[in-house]
Amino acid sequence: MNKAIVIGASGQLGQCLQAVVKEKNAGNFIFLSRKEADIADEDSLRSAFTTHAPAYCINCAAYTAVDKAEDEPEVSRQINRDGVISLSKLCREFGTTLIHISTDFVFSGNSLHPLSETDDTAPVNIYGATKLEGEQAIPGYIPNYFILRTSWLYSEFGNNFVKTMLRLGREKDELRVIWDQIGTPTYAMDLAEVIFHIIETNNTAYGIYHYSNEGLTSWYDFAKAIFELSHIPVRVVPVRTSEYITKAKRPAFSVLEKTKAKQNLGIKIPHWRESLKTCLSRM
Ligand SMILES: NC(=O)C1=CN([C@@H]2O[C@H](COP(=O)(O)OP(=O)(O)OC[C@H]3O[C@@H](n4cnc5c(N)ncnc54)[C@H](OP(=O)(O)O)[C@@H]3O)[C@@H](O)[C@H]2O)C=CC1
Ligand SMILES: Cc1cn([C@H]2C[C@H](O)[C@@H](COP(=O)(O)OP(=O)(O)O[C@H]3O[C@@H](C)C(=O)[C@@H](O)[C@H]3O)O2)c(=O)[nH]c1=O
Repeated sequence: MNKAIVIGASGQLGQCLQAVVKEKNAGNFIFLSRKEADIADEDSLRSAFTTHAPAYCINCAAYTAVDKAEDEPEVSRQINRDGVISLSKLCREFGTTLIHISTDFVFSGNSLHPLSETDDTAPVNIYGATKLEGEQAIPGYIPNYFILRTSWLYSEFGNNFVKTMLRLGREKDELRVIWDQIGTPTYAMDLAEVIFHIIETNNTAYGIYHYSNEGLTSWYDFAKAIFELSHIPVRVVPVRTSEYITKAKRPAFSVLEKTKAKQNLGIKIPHWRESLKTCLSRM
């Protein structure tokens, strides 16, 4: 397999990729944590590219604290936009293909239909805005990129909604969870498999792709499913967004349409309930 470096390797998706590569016993993946490759430091990135001369660079690094980003727009932008620009420049210099991960939060949430890659973007928070700025910069530097927009990532690794629910569900008698935000959860192991598949098959159908699990749900129904499958008897109260105050606004509807990914990448996508079962059984 062609050599790939992974930036942000100690995050949730980075750890999933490590698990997939280990399970497949595949060589040629170099996993770099922030200490080994700081996306906010061009010299540090250059040193990684010079050492490894990779065919692929997978960018799993990001500023993902959605509420905190509202108070730290500069830091968020430095990582989600400027860091991506630095990576794109190095990819151009080294002839490297960039696989970059983006988010459903580039959309406003006002759509009435599942969002396709060509639908208008209009982020409603700083995290989404800086992620969009990062994606938009890439084509200015290189033609050989995959931008994979995904949503509601969870897994046995890192911090995510499933792990938060399991913790709170065991600590509390009752939880209030938003029912009027609709989207699709994505098992980060499934996304890691897709990234691996793109490299393994030497796919050159570059561009933006949407990838989440199949189906759709609300955070409320997702929480209910987590508790039912885990046999946790906590009471879950559905609340409106207006009754659950958060610093950052979130899109009300961000279901991603995945026809392009299925056709061009040659993948089958599991339903979110199936993947949730798989994840919980591995925890
Ligand atoms: N989580 C989600 O629900 C969703 C995530 N995404 C996107 O998917 C991608 C992966 O997300 P996920 O794995 O969940 O996020 P995590 O927050 O788990 O991981 C992000 C990683 O980025 C690293 N990082 C932050 N700043 C730097 C830096 N300056 N240099 C190098 N590394 C840095 C962090 O390092 P450290 O551990 O040292 O802090 C962390 O390991 C991101 O692009 C995210 O925007 C898209 C949709 C949903
Ligand atoms: C903990 C909790 C959250 N919620 C709501 C708040 C929010 O609308 C939703 C999810 O909350 P979280 O803070 O876990 O997740 P959040 O940070 O909003 O998740 C987002 O992260 C970024 C990185 C993305 O790119 C998005 O796709 C999305 O996954 O659930 C409740 O209603 N009740 C609760 O007890």
